Amino acid sequence: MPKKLHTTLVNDTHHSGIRFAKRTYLPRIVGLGTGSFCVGSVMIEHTTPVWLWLLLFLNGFIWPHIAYWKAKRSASPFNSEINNLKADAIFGGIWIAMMGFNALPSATIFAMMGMNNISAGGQRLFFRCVIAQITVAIALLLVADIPFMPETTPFQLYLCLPMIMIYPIFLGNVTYRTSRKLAEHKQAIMQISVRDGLTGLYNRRHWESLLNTELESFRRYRHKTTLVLIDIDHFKAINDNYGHSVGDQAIILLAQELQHTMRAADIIGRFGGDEFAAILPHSTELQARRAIERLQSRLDNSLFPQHPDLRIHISAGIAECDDVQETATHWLNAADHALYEAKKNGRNRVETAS
Ligand SMILES: Nc1nc2c(ncn2[C@@H]2O[C@H](COP(=O)(O)OP(=O)(O)OP(=O)(O)O)[C@@H](O)[C@H]2O)c(=O)[nH]1
Repeated sequence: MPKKLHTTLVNDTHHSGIRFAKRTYLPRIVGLGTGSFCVGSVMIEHTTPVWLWLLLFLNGFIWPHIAYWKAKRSASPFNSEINNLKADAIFGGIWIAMMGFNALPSATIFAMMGMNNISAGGQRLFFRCVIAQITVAIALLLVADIPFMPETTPFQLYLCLPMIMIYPIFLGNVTYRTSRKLAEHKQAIMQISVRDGLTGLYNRRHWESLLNTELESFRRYRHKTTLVLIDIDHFKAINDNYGHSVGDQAIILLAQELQHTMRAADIIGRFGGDEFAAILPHSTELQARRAIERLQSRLDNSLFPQHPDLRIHISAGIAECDDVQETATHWLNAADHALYEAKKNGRNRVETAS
């Protein structure tokens, strides 16, 4: 793999790992903060050493910041964040044991962490964390000889309510925002894959797929459909005499004028370089010729502010669809041949496929 591409991919992975840690940061603050009240509601009703209160405070209110800081500084933020989620599960197991498996707070912590893990890492992470949590809880219950106390008092129930009520709404909101962003990215990728970057018209690959669709539609409904190929005359000279950026401006201008001239139903694409193509459904070759003539006169009246002497001239080849064209390639070749004739016959003109 080329070194530059490898560096780019590594950077992308690093950034997406940091974004993952960022997404988990706020839910962890809210989840562990409200979770501390669940655990505290049980601890307060029993004699609890100061160090355990301190541990609860550290886990509930300090650990989320350490976890985020650790992931951000890690060489592999994604793996670091996955380890943080596993650490959350282990802490959860510790608190479930310390509460003697008190039913409501334990179930609340188990369910909220499970929801978080499944949304962050799918079933795999969920099951790994569940196993870690249950193992730690049972081991601690046995080793530390903690009594089994599943009954929940009304006071403990009330202190579990903040976590039960706030955390799912919060996590739901984070998940919604993430899926919105994914949908936006998908939309952007779709645009990039079908559009030409300079003009915003369809790119060649997508345009050709639409050409196939139009050919099929012609065969089924027999409505007149005409294909036009357009090429700027002496474009190389524009680049050479005025510079590449003026060349680009000329391409953009032609794209804009094409959009103004053609109908909304016409399918316009940039073939690459200074070549454009348009499919005109429900149009005869005569109507296509009139459209190109309108385009030529618009271009004659288009000025480049910094180069008032510069005008763009185009040549075009037209091919109306008929039964001779067996495939889209045949149809395209017919228009290409007509364009070649237009160039050969002196440029700045339109020729029709015979
Ligand atoms: N500015 C600019 N130039 C491009 C772009 N893509 C291709 N070109 C240039 O466009 C020129 C294409 O020229 P041709 O179509 O081969 O020839 P021409 O000068 O237009 O001559 P005729 O088509 O025979 O009239 C080449 O010099 C390419 O380098 C682009 O995106 N921007």
